[in-house]
Amino acid sequence: MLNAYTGTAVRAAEKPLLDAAQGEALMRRAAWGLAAWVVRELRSRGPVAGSTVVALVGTGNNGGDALWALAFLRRRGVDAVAVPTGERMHEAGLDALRRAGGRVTDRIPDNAVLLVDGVLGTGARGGWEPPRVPKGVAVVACDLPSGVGADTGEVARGVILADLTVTFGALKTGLVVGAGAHAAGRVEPVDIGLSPYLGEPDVSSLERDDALAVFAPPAWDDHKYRRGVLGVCAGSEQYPGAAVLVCSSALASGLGMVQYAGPQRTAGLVLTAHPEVVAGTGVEGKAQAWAAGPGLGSDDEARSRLTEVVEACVDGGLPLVLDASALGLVTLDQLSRLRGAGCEVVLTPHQGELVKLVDRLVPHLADGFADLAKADPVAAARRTAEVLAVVVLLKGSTTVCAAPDGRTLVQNEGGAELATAGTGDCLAGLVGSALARSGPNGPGATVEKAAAAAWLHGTAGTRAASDGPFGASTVPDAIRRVLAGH
Ligand SMILES: NC(=O)C1=CN([C@@H]2O[C@H](COP(=O)(O)OP(=O)(O)OC[C@H]3O[C@@H](n4cnc5c(N)ncnc54)[C@H](O)[C@@H]3O)[C@@H](O)[C@H]2O)[C@@H](O)CC1
Ligand SMILES: Nc1ncnc2c1ncn2[C@@H]1O[C@H](COP(=O)(O)OP(=O)(O)O)[C@@H](O)[C@H]1O
Repeated sequence: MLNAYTGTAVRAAEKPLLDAAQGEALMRRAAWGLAAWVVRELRSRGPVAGSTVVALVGTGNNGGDALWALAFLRRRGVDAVAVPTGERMHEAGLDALRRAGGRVTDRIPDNAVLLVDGVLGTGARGGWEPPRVPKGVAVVACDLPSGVGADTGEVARGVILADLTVTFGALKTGLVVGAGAHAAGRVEPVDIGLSPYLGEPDVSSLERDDALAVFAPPAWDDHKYRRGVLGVCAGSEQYPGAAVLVCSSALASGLGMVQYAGPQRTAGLVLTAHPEVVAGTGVEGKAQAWAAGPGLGSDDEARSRLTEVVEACVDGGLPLVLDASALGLVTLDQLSRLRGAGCEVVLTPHQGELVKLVDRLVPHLADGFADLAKADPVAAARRTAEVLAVVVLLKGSTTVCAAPDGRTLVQNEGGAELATAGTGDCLAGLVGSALARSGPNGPGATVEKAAAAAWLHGTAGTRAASDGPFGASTVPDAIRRVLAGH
């Protein structure tokens, strides 16, 4: 599990050390770590000694880190060049650079091979005007790319995309969410001794082993009903394929059984693809969790199919994931009855669906919510999870999984190749599978099961993309390959 903290929390953790006059020691530790990573980057591209490294240096402590790092690099024989972006530079850092034999110029030298972005860190307010960065120059961001909001991942004007971000004290939320995560490139944390002062993380991310624990292979004595039975209520005359995608993904994740409830033609398609699915028109059967919504449509039939599933879940206290069409159909009363029955409930909207859901079900949050969802997806998912008292999995380049108590997991596996029709249906099948496999009393919080599904889905997306462009029907096979360790 990786933990990330807001910039505000990291600054608060620094406070006792700064009060104890440890500021310069912290900065030197941070800069030493940054310099070490720069050396590694240089080595992977050519010689270290003699190469020109330029740092864009802002007026605050972020610039101070960059100056100290240049001073350390100068001692390794690097031609270390500072380019100030403001009226002043961190005094001690500048002294250190001068003493080490580094230089200050007003433009990026043509022979620079690597650029350190040390303009703005956690103290940034808004954007800035970056100089033109010559092509082919590696970019290493100091703490975070200048202009990335450390608390939200919102990106202001002027951000230079980094190949690597070396971040100090702890991962910042802004480096693992949305545009900030994209701008940061690879992220390497450097320990500067803040751990004892950091409280609870703002957000966390599941790693491979955490996610695979949810999708673990069966125990030697498992039988099909112990491995999980997922009920699927998806697909319609208009969107029959959704039913197949949900079932295929669920089966690929290794369940005891998939039960399908839907119209005959759609059931026929599902059975042609997967004869092992148990299909019927109603919800009767042995489902231990339900996935409802993909391709259901919005007519009366869709509404009554969803109602039937909700009632089955309320009756049996069963977990339920609601996706796509179901997000436009479910009522506040149904959600409250599901909660009352102790059901685990996960809603899986993308940004547009979340805004509509809030408009319809939580009108008092609707004002400005669309802007919030864009700028701060973590806050948007959290607020919705809290008021509806369910887990919200918000889809996008970052998948945000928020629990009603505020616990939030963010997953960045998978790239834009997943932005293709039907992949959301596959994800719904995986969330359903995670819920069915463990049951309401099984190990792991609901929000972790949702995040594990997002991890598997994203990782399968990356796996599928490595073989070229793909459509959603390729995802289930990639899921199997990820689980098989290929
Ligand atoms: N405080 C500490 O003990 C440590 C801080 N560290 C570094 O310090 C950074 C935070 O330092 P600061 O609090 O000085 O803040 P920053 O260096 O992030 O930025 C603040 C400076 O930039 C100016 N500024 C803010 N927004 C601007 C904009 N849009 N355009 C132009 N100028 C702008 C401010 O007026 C101020 O001078 C961290 O990100 C990290 O790099 C590290 O040295 C580790 C230890
Ligand atoms: N730019 C992106 N980078 C990574 N993943 C993405 C990106 N865009 C979309 N995705 C993922 O693709 C899936 C799309 O789901 P959804 O929007 O429901 O599509 P559909 O309804 O067509 O199935 C989600 O899991 C989402 O997180």
